[in-house]
Amino acid sequence: MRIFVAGGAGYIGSCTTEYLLNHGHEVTVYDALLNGHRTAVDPRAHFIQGNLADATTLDDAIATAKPEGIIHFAAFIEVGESMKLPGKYFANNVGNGINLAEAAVKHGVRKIVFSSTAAVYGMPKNIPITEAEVKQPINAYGESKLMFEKILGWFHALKGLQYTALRYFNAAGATEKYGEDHSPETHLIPLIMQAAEGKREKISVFGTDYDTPDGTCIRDYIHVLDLAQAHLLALENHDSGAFNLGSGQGHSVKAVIDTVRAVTGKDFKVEYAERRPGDPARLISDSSAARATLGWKPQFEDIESIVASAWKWRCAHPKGYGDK
Ligand SMILES: NC(=O)c1ccc[n+]([C@@H]2O[C@H](COP(=O)([O-])OP(=O)(O)OC[C@H]3O[C@@H](n4cnc5c(N)ncnc54)[C@H](O)[C@@H]3O)[C@@H](O)[C@H]2O)c1
Ligand SMILES: O=c1ccn([C@@H]2O[C@H](COP(=O)(O)OP(=O)(O)O[C@H]3O[C@H](CO)[C@H](O)[C@H](O)[C@H]3O)[C@@H](O)[C@H]2O)c(=O)[nH]1
Repeated sequence: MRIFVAGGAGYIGSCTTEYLLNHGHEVTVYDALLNGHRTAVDPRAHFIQGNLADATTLDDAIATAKPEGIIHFAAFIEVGESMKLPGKYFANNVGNGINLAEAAVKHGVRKIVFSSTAAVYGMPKNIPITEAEVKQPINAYGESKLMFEKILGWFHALKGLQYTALRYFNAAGATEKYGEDHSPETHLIPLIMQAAEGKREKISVFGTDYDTPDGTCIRDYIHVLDLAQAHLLALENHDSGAFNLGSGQGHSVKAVIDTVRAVTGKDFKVEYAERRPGDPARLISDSSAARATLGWKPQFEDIESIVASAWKWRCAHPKGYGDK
């Protein structure tokens, strides 16, 4: 397939691009490098530096690439920032995404696969979470993703554009070549690793009084290569709809810290801090629909191997991509 990857210079996009190329597909990456890294783009891919906001450049890029499928990773991703700058999130994650859907329709692209998030569920009542759970985001980031899912539903109904929204839980891990290098970093596993590397004085645990066995929040960490696999399966599938993607295992913040200690063999300071506003106590995925319908088979079953892959990448890339 010829595949157009918007946001392919970012963390999940770079790993997915490599995965698609390894499976014999032709990839064009379109990224404005607002947050990603040029050197995170596999040299076998064709790279176009462009912003989704620039509808003309985007239109030209899709006309030239003639993709059969589009994967749409390009978005702003920080929950905290979305509560301070909601307009920035709705403009990019919703408004600019519409340019991509319009271009897809104009150029006869069959399908778009969209990066959605567990944040569409807000504070879910039922754990594990199925796709039928009530969707009531509690932050502007999650709302922007839910809005774009709905917009894709309308493009499907009115223009015949097929779509799959993939609601990732917590993406983690790395491939040999590509990994997570966000600036600023807000995600738990890379932050703990910074503490293990001595690049940060300590790791703060946000809240120890949640209704969970050890009082800290529980999340479902899913390896980035397992996410990559799901994107290809979704492109090959001709139906439209949304799927959760998670391992189905919950790990508390304390348990993740212990895992990083065990994997790295390093000790570091841990501080018990206040809750971070807007954090649900527990997010665990029921991903049986993706397994049954897409034939998705995650390969990384335990948190140790996910953390180990991230640590291996960091040891090989001590400065990350080194450009920011
Ligand atoms: N990381 C997670 O745990 C997680 C969880 C759920 C969903 N997601 C979603 O997955 C996607 C990828 O996440 P990530 O962690 O790789 O993020 P990332 O920030 O590393 O990558 C996003 C990429 O999109 C690019 N981009 C953003 N806006 C753009 C625009 N208007 N035009 C062109 N390029 C633009 C950025 O430059 C960056 O390279 C995002 O849509 C995110 O919301 C991520
Ligand atoms: O320094 C830190 C950072 C995080 N945490 C805790 O670790 C857990 C995981 O936090 P992350 O920030 O790594 O991830 P989130 O679960 O908040 O959010 C992630 O997953 C969501 C979906 O579940 C969204 O998609 C979002 O984009 C993505 O960042 C949370 O309980 C958080 O409070 C800490 O204790 N200390």
